[in-house]
Amino acid sequence: MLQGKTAWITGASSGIGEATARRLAKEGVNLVLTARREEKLVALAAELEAKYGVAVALEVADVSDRPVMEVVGEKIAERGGVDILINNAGTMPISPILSGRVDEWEQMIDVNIKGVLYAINAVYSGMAERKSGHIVNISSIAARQTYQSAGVYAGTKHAVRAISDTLRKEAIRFGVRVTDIQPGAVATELPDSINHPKIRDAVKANMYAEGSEILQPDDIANAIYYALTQPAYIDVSELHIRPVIQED
Ligand SMILES: NC(=O)C1=CN([C@@H]2O[C@H](COP(=O)(O)OP(=O)(O)OC[C@H]3O[C@@H](n4cnc5c(N)ncnc54)[C@H](OP(=O)(O)O)[C@@H]3O)[C@@H](O)[C@H]2O)C=CC1
Ligand SMILES: N[C@@H](C=O)C(=O)O
Repeated sequence: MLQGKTAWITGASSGIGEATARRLAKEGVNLVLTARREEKLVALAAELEAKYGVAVALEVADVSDRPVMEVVGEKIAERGGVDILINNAGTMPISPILSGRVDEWEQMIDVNIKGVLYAINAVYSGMAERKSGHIVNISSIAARQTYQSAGVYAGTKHAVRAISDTLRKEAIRFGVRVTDIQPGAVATELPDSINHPKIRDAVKANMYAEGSEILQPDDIANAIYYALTQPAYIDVSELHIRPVIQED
């Protein structure tokens, strides 16, 4: 069903993005992979090309860099565009608002909101012209609720959910589908982006508490695959997936 299509995955150097790259390559999807850690992308591309015979292009980029993302968009358009965007790159340096880590607030807004918008902007007009495409934005359980220290992070994810639903409505007439994926706790490098030591330790202790079973990146890759492979008349608008043990 997806064989021969092309997907652009941002944040493909680890976690959910990397797992999704593997999942889609296994289905014969050609890939464009983006992240800042070039060496990780190079290794992943070599592995997927050898294992599955798909074509993998690399666009090493900081998604919050607007001029760079515009150039990536132009390069993608020159190659004929992509069928799928997995808008996944994100960061989570959370802290109490009183700690006033303004640089980190700006980083989350720049990466998690502006980066998502820049990637949409890079591919949406091409999809609209071709009257076909699927944009999958990775927001979070934090798009629906919040918790202490997560004010700005949850704000960015609420924004992604709002952008996704608006885009879905606007894109109907262009035959472009939009899905917002809202994971709960997934075992990835994301907590390493927390610079506040006490908060980082508390988040990790909570995620990896003895006996608790949280989600794996493959679980989210499978959810993305499900959304992408529904019949053309179905839009999986939102998928909210949490580990059984996660109350909120
Ligand atoms: N793990 C979880 O519990 C949950 C995660 N999510 C969301 O899932 C998404 C993926 O995160 P996850 O896989 O967990 O975490 P990871 O930290 O493993 O992956 C984050 C990815 O984003 C990339 N990235 C970060 N900043 C930038 C940037 N400025 N420019 C380009 N790429 C960037 C990283 O690559 P590099 O550093 O090489 O640039 C990496 O590939 C995020 O949007 C996150 O908010 C949502 C809910 C729960
Ligand atoms: N793990 C976090 C990601 O967004 C969360 O559960 O809020």
